[in-house]
Formats: sequence, structure tokens, C-alpha cells
Amino acid sequence: MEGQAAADARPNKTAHPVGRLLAFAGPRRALTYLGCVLSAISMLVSFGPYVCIWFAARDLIAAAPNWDAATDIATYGWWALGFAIASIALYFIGLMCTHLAAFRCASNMRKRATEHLMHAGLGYFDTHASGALRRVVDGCALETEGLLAHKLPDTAGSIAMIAGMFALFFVFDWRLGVACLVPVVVSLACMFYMMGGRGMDFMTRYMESLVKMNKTGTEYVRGIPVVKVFQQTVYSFRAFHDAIEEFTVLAQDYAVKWCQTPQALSLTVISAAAAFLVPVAVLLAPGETDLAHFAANFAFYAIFSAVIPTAMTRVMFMSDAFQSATDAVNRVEEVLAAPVIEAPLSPRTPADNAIRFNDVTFTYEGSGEPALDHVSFDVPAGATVALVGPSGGGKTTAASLVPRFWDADSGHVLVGGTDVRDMDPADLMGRVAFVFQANRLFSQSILENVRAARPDATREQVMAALEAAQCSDIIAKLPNGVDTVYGTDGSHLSGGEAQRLMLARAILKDAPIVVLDEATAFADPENEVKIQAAFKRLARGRDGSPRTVLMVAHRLSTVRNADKIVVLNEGCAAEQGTHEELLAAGGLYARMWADYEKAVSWRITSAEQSSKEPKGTEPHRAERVEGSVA
Ligand SMILES: Nc1ncnc2c1ncn2[C@@H]1O[C@H](COP(=O)(O)OP(=O)(O)OP(=O)(O)O)[C@@H](O)[C@H]1O
Repeated sequence: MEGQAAADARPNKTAHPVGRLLAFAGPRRALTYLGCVLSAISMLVSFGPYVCIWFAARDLIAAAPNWDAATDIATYGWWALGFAIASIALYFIGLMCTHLAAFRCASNMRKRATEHLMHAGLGYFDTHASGALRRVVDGCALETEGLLAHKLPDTAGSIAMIAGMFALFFVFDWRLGVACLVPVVVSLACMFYMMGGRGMDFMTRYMESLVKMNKTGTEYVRGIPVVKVFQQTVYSFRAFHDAIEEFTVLAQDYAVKWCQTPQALSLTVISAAAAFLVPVAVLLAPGETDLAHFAANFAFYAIFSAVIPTAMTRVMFMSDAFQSATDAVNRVEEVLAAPVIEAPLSPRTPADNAIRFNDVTFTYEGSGEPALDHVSFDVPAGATVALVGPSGGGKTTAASLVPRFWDADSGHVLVGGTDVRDMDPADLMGRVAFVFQANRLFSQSILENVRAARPDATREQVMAALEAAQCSDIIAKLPNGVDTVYGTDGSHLSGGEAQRLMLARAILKDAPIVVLDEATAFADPENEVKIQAAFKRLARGRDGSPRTVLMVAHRLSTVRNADKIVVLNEGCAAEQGTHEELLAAGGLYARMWADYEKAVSWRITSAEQSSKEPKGTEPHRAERVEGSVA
């Protein structure tokens, strides 16, 4: 169902990008059309002053040298002023319309993308960085505003200007009109030459090189600490340096070798359009019977040829805006195609809080190998089951299927006998507290961070959860205690401390099912002892009743007391049973346990040896505490 929904929402890239963009504006898109029409009319009206000037010039030529006979000059002046004001007013109203539509379009884009992300499967956020999503939601909307608010009405105006010019050119003297069109044709030919064929090839390579330069630049900056530690400064800079060099060469080749001549030619002919009239006029003048009339026409075409550069420049710079708006609408539509968690039409309520994996297979998109391959196991209500196994075995993936970060491709993940896909998503989320592997704290106060699990919780309840999660020492050292904003000065937390805060969140939520993903992965031994205490509180619940716990664990010391241990290896449930049963079976778990014990005894030995050494070579605290846990 999810895949189907995603397929339906997939962007229709064959439709025109402007049409796809305007779809976001809803009924307000009519304002865009109105704005474009007004801009086109404004452009035609802007010819008015030129026509008036021509009429004035014609009268003056006819009256010369008896200038007083040219009586309508003032009237033409007033008309010219009227046309100029009308043109500006129409353009202004047109821009108001397009701006209103553009703002609505951008805000709808942001709203729809944000709303869609609220319903997207949580796994989507694992593979799409939050920063990149924010840039899509916010940046893309911003990029489209320029196109809809300004470029589109300006293009409509430019098209009207070109059409108007064509009409006018052939009204008075088509021969002079054709002479005025010569620079237009030459300029268009230059544009096609620059953009077509090899020019397009250049442009594609230029864009690829730009992307490569940005990527290597980001990698270089991100990797600076590693580079410094391994003293690889020159070597690592080489890739970035090479990308800059490649881009520079391409940009220079494109600008100098490819564009220089046609660009120069185009700019010259359109700027000196009037010059094309001179030889034509010299050729035609001897055959003219009414020289005064011919001179007036010449003046008209000379004036109007000045309009050409404006229209040509506007049209030339349109393609850039179209390109970035097309990219923007593509990226927003990709976000809108993110698979969503579909709510069932008639949700079912689970009988209890037991978890069951029934022949579950799941493959990540784009991966050839299944991350989980026909996996089955049970977590009875109120029991604690640990997932262990080699790295990449599928532990995190299995844990992620319970709160529907992803949905199984085949088989069923059941809660209380009900497939999680048949449950109301809100019911499922209410039942499951998920402690993430990574730090998921917001830039808010610690109080609000914990309260995110239960917005109606009182300050006292949050404080109680923090105490239960052994966070009192963290709060005590923060400048403003529980009201310190996470991420501000003096509020830095270690990985283990952040995990205790996330456990406090889960304790406050007090959900009947707890899924812990690598809850001790970042913890130092001191933190781990506290995390274990917090975890015990979490596993009991506020009323003291046992919670159903599915925990992913690396440290075998933390799982030996679990009711059941499931060993996941290469996506398969290789073994399952209690610690003692698995040891007796002598399989993968027994080997892992033996390795673990060896490591611990090595640490104890090294700690003992160190303690016999002179002061100043005291064993590392981590080694001593780890040894004592086992
Ligand atoms: N987002 C993803 N996209 C594609 N493949 C993924 C993704 N996440 C995990 N995998 C792959 O799925 C398999 C199982 O990964 P998973 O993270 O579930 O293993 P794990 O047992 O939790 O590993 P570890 O102990 O190292 O955390 C691995 O082969 C991994 O490379």
C-alpha cells in the first residue's frame, strides 16, 4: 500500500515545470495569469511614449524650419507622459498579482512538504539528512518565488514587446523593419549556437564539475579533524584542489573558447541595432519621392531599435530562472513522493503488548541483500528480549520494524496479535517508546526535550522522570538546570549523558512497549552503570508492572539476564534462548560469549598489572569498571 501511495505521488516530470509549480498556488494561480496579462499590456502601453515621440519628430520634420507650425508637440508630450504612467501602473498591479500568487505557492509548498513529512515513514529520515530536507522545504520554496513573482511576468512582457515590435516594424516601412530585425536574428543565432549541440555538452560538463567541486569541498571541510590527526593535509586537499582546477578550466573554456565570440557578436549587434538602418536608408533614399516622410519613418525605426536590447536581455536571462525553478519543483516533488505511513480504514486494537515477528523479510530500497530474511521470534508481554549478533546482522532493522520506521516486505510484525499495519498509527506510537541509537535532542530546554514524550506532563513529573533516569548529576552541572537550552554554552553533553536524557523521555512516556536501540553504545562505564539503573526503571513502568522490552545490545554483559536472547546473523535468526541455553548449545552466541570473556579477563589482567606499576600509571577507569560488571 505504501509503495503504491509513493508511486502515485511520484513527480510527473513530463508536465511543464511552471504548470507543476502553479498547481501549488491553488485558485490563486489565476492571479499569476492576470499578472502576466497585465505585464504584457503594460509593455505594449510602454510603446506609447515612443510613438508619441515619433509623432512629434514627424511633425517637427514636416514643419521645419517653421517650428511654430508644429502645434501638437505639447499634446504628444502629455500623451507620452500618460502612457508612461499607465504602463508603470499596469506593471505595478501585475507584479502585485504575481507576488500574491508566488507567496501562496511558496507557503503551500512549504506546508505540503512539511505535512507530508509528518506522515512519512520514520525510516525515511534515516536515509535523508534533516539539514538537506530543511533546505528542500525552505530553500526550494524561496527559489520559486523569484520565477513566479518577477521572471514570469517579465517574460510575458518581453514576448508582448517582441510581438508588438514585429507588428510595428511592418506598419510604416517594412524595408526598414527588416533592417531592424537583422540584429534580432543574429542575436538569436548566437544564443542557439551557445546553448545547442557542443554548447549543451559544455554546460552539462560544467554542471557536473560544479557538483563534484561542491561535494569534494564539503568532504574536505567535514574531514578536516581526521585529516589533521593523520597528517594527510596535502593528500586530502588534492581531490578538492583537482576539482577546483577542473571546474576552473571548464568554466574558462566555456566562457572564453565557446561563448566569447558569439556573446560579443550578440551584444554588439543588439546594442548597435540602429546602425543597421543607415546602409538601408542610404540605399533606399534616392528612390523616395517624399523624403520628409521617409526621414520621419527612419526616426521611428531608429527610436524603436533601442527597445530590442531590453527584450533580448530579458529573454536571455530567463533560462537560468526556469532551470533553478525546475530543480526546485523536482526536489519538492521528490519529498512529496516519500512513502507515508498509511492508516488502516478500520484499525484493530491489539489484545496485549506482546511482540511477534512472523517470518519477516525486509530489504532496504536499492540493496540487493535482505537485511532480515524470514525472521521469526516472540517477545511475550512483559518479557525482555535482547537482539545480539555480529555487526550488520539486522538488529537495528528488526527493532525499527516495531514502530513502523519501515514496513516488512513479507511476513508480519505483530503487537498483541495485530499486524502493526492494521493498527491506528497513533495507537502504535502511543504504545511504543523507542530509545534511538543516535542523539535526538532538540535545541530546546532540557525540560521541553524530555516533555516531548508527553506534552501534558507537569514540571514535577518531568523532574521525577529525570531522577528515575539517573540524570540528577547532569541537571546539577548545567548553568540553568533543567531550563538550560540544549546546545547553548555550557550545555554540552556526552553521548552517555544524552542517552540518559532520552531514557528519561521514554520513562516519562511510560509506554507498555519499550524498544531500545544500542542504548549503551556511547556510554562510558560510569554512565553505563547509571544507564542500567535507568533502564531497570524503564522496564518496570511507573506502576511497577513489567514492560515488554525489545533491546538491541552489543555488550553481552547487559543481556545475560534477559528472558530471551535472539542472535541475528546475516539477517537470519540464527539462535534463540536464554543465556544458559545458548551457552549449552555451543553455537555462535557461545563463541561470542567466550570472546567477550576473554576480552574482559584481558582487561582485568592489564588493570591489575597497571595497579602494580608506580603512581601516575593508574589503570584507566573504563577497564576497571568494565571488568567488575562482568
Ligand atoms: N538505511 C539503509 N539502507 C540500506 N541498507 C541498510 C540501511 N541500514 C542498514 N542497512 C544494511 O542492512 C543490514 C543490517 O543492518 P543493521 O543496522 O540492522 O545491522 P545491525 O545488526 O544493527 O548492525 P550494527 O550492530 O553494526 O549496528 C546491513 O547489511 C546494513 O548495511
